Amino acid sequence: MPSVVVSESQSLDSKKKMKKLNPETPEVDSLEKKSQKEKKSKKTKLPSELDSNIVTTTKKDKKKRKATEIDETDNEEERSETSSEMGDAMNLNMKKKKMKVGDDDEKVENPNAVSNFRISEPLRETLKAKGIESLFPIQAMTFDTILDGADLVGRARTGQGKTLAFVLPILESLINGPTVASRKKGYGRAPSVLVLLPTRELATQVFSDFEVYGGALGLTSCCLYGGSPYQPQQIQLKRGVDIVVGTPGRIKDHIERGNIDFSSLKFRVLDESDEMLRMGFVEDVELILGKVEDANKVQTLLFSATLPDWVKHISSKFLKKDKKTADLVGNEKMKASINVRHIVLPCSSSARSQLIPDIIRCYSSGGRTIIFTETKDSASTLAGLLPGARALHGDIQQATREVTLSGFRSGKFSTLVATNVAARGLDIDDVQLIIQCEPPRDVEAYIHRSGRTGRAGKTGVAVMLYDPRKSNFSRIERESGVKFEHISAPQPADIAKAAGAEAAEKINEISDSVIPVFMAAAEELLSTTKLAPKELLAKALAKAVGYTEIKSRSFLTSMENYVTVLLGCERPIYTPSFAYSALRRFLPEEKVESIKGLALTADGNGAVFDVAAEDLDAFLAGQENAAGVSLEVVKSLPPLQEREQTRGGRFGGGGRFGGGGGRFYGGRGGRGGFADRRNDRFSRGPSRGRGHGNNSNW
Ligand SMILES: Nc1ncnc2c1ncn2[C@@H]1O[C@H](COP(=O)(O)OP(=O)(O)OP(=O)(O)O)[C@@H](O)[C@H]1O
Repeated sequence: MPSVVVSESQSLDSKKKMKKLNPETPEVDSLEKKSQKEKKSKKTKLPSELDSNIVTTTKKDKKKRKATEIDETDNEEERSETSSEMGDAMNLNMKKKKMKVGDDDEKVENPNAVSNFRISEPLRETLKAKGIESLFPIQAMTFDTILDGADLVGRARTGQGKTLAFVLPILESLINGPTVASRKKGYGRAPSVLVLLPTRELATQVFSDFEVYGGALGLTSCCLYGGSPYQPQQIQLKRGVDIVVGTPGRIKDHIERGNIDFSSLKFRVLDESDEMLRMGFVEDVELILGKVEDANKVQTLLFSATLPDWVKHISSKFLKKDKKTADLVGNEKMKASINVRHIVLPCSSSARSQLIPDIIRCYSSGGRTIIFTETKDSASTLAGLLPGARALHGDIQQATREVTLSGFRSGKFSTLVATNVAARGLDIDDVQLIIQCEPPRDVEAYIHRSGRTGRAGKTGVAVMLYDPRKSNFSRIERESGVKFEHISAPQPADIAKAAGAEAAEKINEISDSVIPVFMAAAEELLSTTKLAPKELLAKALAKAVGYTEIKSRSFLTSMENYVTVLLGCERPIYTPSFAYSALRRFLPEEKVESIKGLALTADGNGAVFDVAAEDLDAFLAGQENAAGVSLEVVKSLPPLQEREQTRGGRFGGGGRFGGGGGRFYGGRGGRGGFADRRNDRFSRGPSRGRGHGNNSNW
């Protein structure tokens, strides 16, 4: 449930000040009580709905809202005082802004309009220039809380504007708010704000927001991250800056070199906090945060789209006891972006490079695509196989990483193949499609990767490839709350048909002046062919859109020139080994060995597998020699049994399958080592070791 959680110990005064909170999200509670009690669920409005200048509410809506407030307070006595007070403040606020326009509908001025917040003119103007006239829910919910001095844990789904949620109130506080008097000014000043982020790319992005909005108020910022020279950073720090944005490793290095003084900090922000702690930056973060002279005089803010329980626990180390929580996701089932179409598609690793261009053709709507791989090697390999794609990962030099990212942002190329280094926070315009080459190990990765599209109220598509024999995405589905749409690979014939139709339409746009030039060749063709003119024209269209033959693509592994076949027996098929023995009854061993991706059907009565198109006749003919066994080419993929979560389960002990998919994929040795270790580390919470280096696969 979306919630604003206000600590019990919050003073009445500051509660009163929180009058501009979004009325859609009025729940109030203490962090501690929140963990003790389960709350009822309530729908969050899309930012796009709240972003309009005028929100239309019906009387019914109003009653419902009031009822929800009462419901919540009834359920949680201990927060009734704060809740009703905030409810009253909000009702008052709303009443002032209502204008009657009809019997049933009332138009209400958008309570989240920028003008309703204590945002000064230069900042307002800069927001306007960026097309921002009203605050998104997470920004509206937290603005006053931050400006009035509270520590805060903020959570909202990806792409909902968490960056400005801290940038705006911090800047206002420094210029017009509580910290204006005590913050350092003048040449050589020590920074007032520190923002820590897990990756260099993200640091650069957040820095540019501070530059734009802080710059409008005369505040200076600098960005400190590894892989770039120390000296310019040192010079900036020496001259004095107001805001420092960076990654923990480089900031720690500057502290150790005596370049930076955090003793007079007013704000500390941990953005993508769970990732930073997960990456093993805990010790660095603690060391950096520990450089503040008086922790009571500094405000600490922690933001992310995902806040696993262990992060909430750790936040008690960094944040004050009376911290507030603004949680727009809360107990809601759906944790991933609701603006994204979440799709799964079966595909073997060897078919990826053939399939991905077709997925892009079908789902990218002509926009940008980010493809996520699990390892740096596979990112580089795949980028090499896809025309016009570039790779981004931790082994690529910083300068090249920057060029790649800015080329992608500016549209020089439209397909980026990346590791998790691009999963978090990156806000790139017009990313329409995310492809994940296999299910990630943890649900947070899925949420953040798929959240690179569908941002700021726009829509997008996230396609996750999986190997039905090997991958299990049920945990991701369960924990993210996503109900995946299952599709099969787009068939080359369908794609070619669509491309041909497009080309046919465009033929009329071609100038008649080309006809005389090509006439002789056309006449020659017509006089020498046995084909009808329209057949010839069809061939010409195929050539025009780049097809010389149309291959089929299997439904199971998405491999070209493979066909998916369903095996049925008189008896239920409980194990892959049983299916293999059934095939051996009527097929020679080398044919049985040649099949790909055998998987059991969900009804327990069959198994599907892929056969090379050229072998299909041999398979179909062979079944006549085996009583009680049937083979049939499928027209769509039937529901399949979930692969068991634990390794060495059904497949692991099954003789032929003992290699853990070895036959299918040539073994999993290359990937297993790191992934398993990482999983193990994750399950115990944040690691103790030093950060980025540990993520050797990024
Ligand atoms: N009030 C607003 N009105 C319109 N656009 C906004 C507003 N606030 C932020 N945006 C835009 O929304 C986009 C997403 O914002 P941001 O990157 O802060 O999201 P986020 O919640 O931090 O996402 P993630 O969890 O993926 O990091 C940005 O392009 C930003 O400029």
